[in-house]
Amino acid sequence: MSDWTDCLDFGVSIAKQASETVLAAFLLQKEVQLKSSPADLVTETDQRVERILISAIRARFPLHRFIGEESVAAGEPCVLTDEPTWIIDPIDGTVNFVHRFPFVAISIAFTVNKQTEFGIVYSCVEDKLFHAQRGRGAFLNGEKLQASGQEDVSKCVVVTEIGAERDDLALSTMTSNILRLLQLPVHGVRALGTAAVDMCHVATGGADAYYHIGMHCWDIAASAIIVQEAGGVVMDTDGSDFDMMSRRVIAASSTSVANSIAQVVQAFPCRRDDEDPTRCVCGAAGVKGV
Ligand SMILES: O=P(O)(O)OC(CO)CO
Ligand SMILES: [Mg+2]
Ligand SMILES: [Mg+2]
Repeated sequence: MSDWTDCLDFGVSIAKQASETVLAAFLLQKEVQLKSSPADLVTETDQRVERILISAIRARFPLHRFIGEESVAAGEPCVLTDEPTWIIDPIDGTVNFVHRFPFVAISIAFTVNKQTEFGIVYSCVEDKLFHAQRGRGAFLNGEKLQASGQEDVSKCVVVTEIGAERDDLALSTMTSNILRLLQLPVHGVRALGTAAVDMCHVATGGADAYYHIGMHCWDIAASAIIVQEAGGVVMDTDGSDFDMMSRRVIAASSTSVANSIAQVVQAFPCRRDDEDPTRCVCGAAGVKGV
């Protein structure tokens, strides 16, 4: 039975190749289009990088499936099946990319039977390649990673993102969550503008936890296995098992820190990534405290 190492190696090589397209455009003026909100941006480079990645993978593995951020934005389904599936964020940190804030990543996860086999996060400007393969550890530029192991939330650096949602309920919930974390207290709250790289910092031990509500599966699928393989834990913000389609995640150095964060953060309604887009967002299941 395949251990999918050939796919991992191929994913790493095409991520590095595609990063040349990102870097070539990084300092240039970009044409920006809006998606779901005034802060949900897309550029021609996002779309081009996704096309480069998918066409290269399809040529090598013609039976594999894809969930790509910009393909889904263009109307492709976002459904995870048992088939080998590549989950792609061509530029995680598009707002950073547009503003030349130097944290942008290509994120690629690979699932089989709905289980993640490997994840790749390439922070292009930093030239940092994070990867993890199930059962084989997590690495940064070939060096093994280990989460901090911190168990006391009051001694944690917590990373999060404000995200693209700009409706009143989302904004008030996100900002009050940051207030609640600071009141625990934690040592600090940080945000780099890329969920994938944020979460990889939990894998390095440089941060102790990450939480986010409202991101999508392509933002965090790769970094979730990188955190787990570095000895960290990943769960839903309501304390249940991690579900990459739920749009809620806590990644942490320990179960105790993850549970402490789950106890204070509140969610706001987000339609699941795999939910029928014709259904109403309001009254989504699993929303607590709002
Ligand atoms: O830049 P993207 O891919 O839209 O992702 C954002 C999600 O808020 C940063 O992780
Ligand atoms: Mg993203
Ligand atoms: Mg993106």
